[in-house]
Parts: sequence; structure tokens; C-alpha cells
Amino acid sequence: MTVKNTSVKNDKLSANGQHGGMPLLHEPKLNKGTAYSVEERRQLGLEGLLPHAVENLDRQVERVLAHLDEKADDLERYIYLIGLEDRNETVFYKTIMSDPKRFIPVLYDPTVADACETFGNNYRRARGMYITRYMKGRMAEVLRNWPEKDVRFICVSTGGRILGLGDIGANGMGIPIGKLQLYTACAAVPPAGLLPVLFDIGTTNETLRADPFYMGTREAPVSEAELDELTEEFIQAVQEVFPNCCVHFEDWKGTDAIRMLDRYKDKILCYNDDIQGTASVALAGIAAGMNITGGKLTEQRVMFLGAGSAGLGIAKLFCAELQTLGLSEAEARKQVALFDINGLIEHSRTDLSETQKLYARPAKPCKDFVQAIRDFKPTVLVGVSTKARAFTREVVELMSELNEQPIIFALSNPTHKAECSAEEAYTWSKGKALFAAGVQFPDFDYEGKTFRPGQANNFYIYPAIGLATYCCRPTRLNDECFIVAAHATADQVTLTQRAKGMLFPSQEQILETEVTTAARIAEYMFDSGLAQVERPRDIRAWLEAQLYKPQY
Ligand SMILES: O=C([O-])CC(=O)C(=O)O
Ligand SMILES: [Mg+2]
Repeated sequence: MTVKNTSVKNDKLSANGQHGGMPLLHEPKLNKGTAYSVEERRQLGLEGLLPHAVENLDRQVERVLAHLDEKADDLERYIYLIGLEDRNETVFYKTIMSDPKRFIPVLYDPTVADACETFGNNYRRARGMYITRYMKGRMAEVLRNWPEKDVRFICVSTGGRILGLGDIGANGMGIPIGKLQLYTACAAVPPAGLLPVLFDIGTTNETLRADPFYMGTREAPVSEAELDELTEEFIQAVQEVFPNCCVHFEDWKGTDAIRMLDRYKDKILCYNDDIQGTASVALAGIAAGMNITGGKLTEQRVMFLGAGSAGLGIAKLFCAELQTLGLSEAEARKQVALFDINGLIEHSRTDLSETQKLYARPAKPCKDFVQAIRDFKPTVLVGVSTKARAFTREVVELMSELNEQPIIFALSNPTHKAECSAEEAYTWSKGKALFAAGVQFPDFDYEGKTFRPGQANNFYIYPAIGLATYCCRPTRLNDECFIVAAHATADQVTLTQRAKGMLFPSQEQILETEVTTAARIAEYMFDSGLAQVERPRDIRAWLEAQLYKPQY
């Protein structure tokens, strides 16, 4: 426990006109609770406000762990943890970062899905910002209400497509909150500059609009033209109020997501996690699969079930990678096929978006997914459909007939939306499949061998992108950053892990993994001229020096 560190923090507090005492104990970023020393208690007017015992951080975490053990389920644990973050940010991050494999699923997917669906019922305290159409013309003024002035990342969602849950409007706030917590939990990005934003544009969800506990605007979504206008004002306001901020788009309706990324990616520092982060983690899984099968990336044929922002994002990044490996654009696109609710994406379809048209195959119409697989003969199958159980026994068996080791990703989430479970993938493929899902499935024993399913979730990627961005201050992010992140992630799967069929590094050492990934991204940012700070001699050590550490 160092008094020095505290007195620096408390200088800041004095500058705000606060001098310790009870307000200090209610300030989660500064509060040390029972860890204040006798001396500090005297200096800061805390005597008598705390029990006698002076505890250290480890003892405080032990108490938290005991509380968590008493909770009935993960949603209760989630609610408790958010409350803890409201009281003491240091204990919160110390707890999460001490066991990320255990806590990522509690704080984030799949529990965050329940947290979002019950957001109005379980609401406790203000966190993040809500921007509505009623702030039109005043968004910059509104953003100035946020107490932290040096905001470095805004994660913004309309709630228009939350995970595989569809449009849940303002209840989607759980996602920007959770995504930003993982910047810190997985890559030690300092939490002070992280701002979750729910861009409340109304919702198509009539059940929610009729729910007395719903807290968003009770209206149908604004028109596309109005959305574009509101978003433009928001983006301008962010540039003005938080000039060092990277805008992270998350869980917008697919067409809005693609349109906004196209509009802003070359104009401001931004990215879309569902398009670029998901694409990068899928590419990482495919690249790691090549290390197991000995196959070549250029020979992979990827078939998607679902042709929304995630599927199109993966297709685009995969093709970009194939082009860097020497294929032409047309050759690369031939390696990809998409199949959606209306069948195979092929030339004669009249319902395709401009982006979907790029991947339309010169093939006959086909509404039968199994037939489409038989015709295209994919080596990799990617589920981004939000259609539970869509990878049937027939699908998995056919993939195993076509491939020695088929790569099967069931990315829809939360758990009940996955296209198939790990157990199904391993059993139906007779242990041949290299499998990953968007959520973590438990290990599975099949004929004497233990398989560890992968979690192909963008949390392997975006926190590392965040750390590299935080340190290098690039003016833009491009697709190459996400390709570099994919390879850096795949390269960290060890030989022992590959032997268990693992396609991603283990989550126990997620911080170590993401710092390594961030170092590779940072190196690319310096090499390519994207970085706006001076290149350090030792990039890794330089990143490490800037990591947030949960300590007093
Ligand atoms: O949040 C996750 O687990 C993955 C993701 O971005 C999504 O499903 O929208
Ligand atoms: Mg998402």
C-alpha cells in the first residue's frame, strides 16, 4: 500500500473542491474502502467512517469471491459485479483480472445477453451515456456532461442487433458497457478514458416499448435518413469534445453497421467490432486450423450460413488475406460462398445488397443448404445466422465426408443461438471437426480423447486493437490492423494446445496474449506510418509500461 499514490489521487480530488471524507468513499475510481491506512484515514477525514480493520486488496478480493459463491446464478453475479464497479473500481478489476477465464463469461457473453434482456428490470445506477434524437443540435453540449475529459474510446450501439437477440433498443446498453470492461480486463487499457454510449434511436421491439420498466424512447426507429443525420452530428460532436477518441461501433443493425463503417472508416479513427473484430477472430481460427491440418489458406473454401455484417465482414477480410497471398480479387471471391434465409447468394437474386452482390456466385438458385454444401465443397463452415441448430447432423456428417478435418464455427450467440454445440460437432464428425463457437462450450470427451472447443469471439481481438490504438494514437484503423491481429492470435496457439484441437490461445493468460497481439499491431502501425507517436526502441516494454494495473 503506498500512501504516495493516494495523495496524488487526492490532490486531484482537492482540485475538485472535495477533500476526502464520505464523498471519497463514494467515488469508485478513487475509493480504497477498508484499505485506507490509519494515516490516510486521519489525513483524509475518514476516521470513524470505516470499520477498524485495515485490509489489503487481496483480502478485499477474497471477500468478493465469497460473495460471488453465494449467488444463485451468473446473472446475480453479474449484477453484483456491476455494483462492485460502482463502489470500488480497483477491487472490481483486480477480481476480474485475477481469473479472466472464469469471469469473462460472467461479465460478458453469455451472461451479458441475460443482463441486456432484463436491463430495465435490473437497472441500479447510471453508467455511460444515452444519446437520443431529442438532443439533436445539442449533442456536443450533452457530451460535455461526461465528467472525464480525455475520452479515448467510445463504444456505441443502437441496440438494433444485440448479439443474436435482435433489436432490443436501449436495453442493449449492457453491450457497450461489457465490451469496454473487456478492454481493461483483457488488455489492461486504462478504464478512465472508456465511455459506453447507447445511441437511442427507438426500437422495433413492441414488447419492450410496452414494458413499463423499459427505459429507452418508446418509438419506432427513426428513418434511415434521420439516423444518418443524427449519427453525423454525433460523430462531429465526438471529434469536437473528445478529439483523441476512437469510435468503436458495436451491435448496430447489419445494414446500418456496414453503411456507417463505409462512411467513416477513412474519415475518422473508428472501427466496427462485429464486422472487423469478428472477421479477425474468424481468420485467426482458420489460420490456426491450418497449423493443425497442414492445409494452405489459399486453398480454403469458406461457406457462410448468414450474410449479415459478420458474414460479410469475415468474407471481406478472408479475401483481403488471400489477395496478400497472391490471388486476384476475383479468384479470392471464388473461395467464398454465402447462404442466407433466401438461399445461396447467387447472380440471379434480386434482393441482394451492394456488398452481398460482390460475393454472388455464378450458380443456379439453391434453397437447400445441404445441397449448397455438396456443390461448393467448403473446407470451412461458418455459422453467423442466429439460427440455432442450423448445423444439423446431416450438415456435419457431410462436412466430414468432404474433409479430413472440417473446420466448423458456430458463431451465433448467446449459447442457445449457436448453430450447433461442441458435443454435436465432435460426435457427428467422429472427432474430426476443428470446432469453435462464439461462446465457450465445455471440454468434451470423445472416444478417450478430450477436445477443447475454441471460443471464436472478438474479445481476442478488439481489446488488443484498443491497447495498440491507446498507445500508438493512429489517425485511422485499416483492415490490415485486423489481419495482423488475426495472425498474432493464431501464432500464439501452442503445440500442446493444437493437439487438443484448440484454435485459440487459452483464456487463463488472456492479458499476456493480448499484449503480444497488441505489440504486433503496434509494430505494424509504426511500420505503415499510422502511428502518431515516436517509435520506441522496445515496443513490448513500452506497451507494458502503459498498462492499467488494479492496485492502490
Ligand atoms: O459480443 C460478442 O460476444 C460477439 C459479438 O460482437 C456479437 O455477437 O455481436
Ligand atoms: Mg457485437
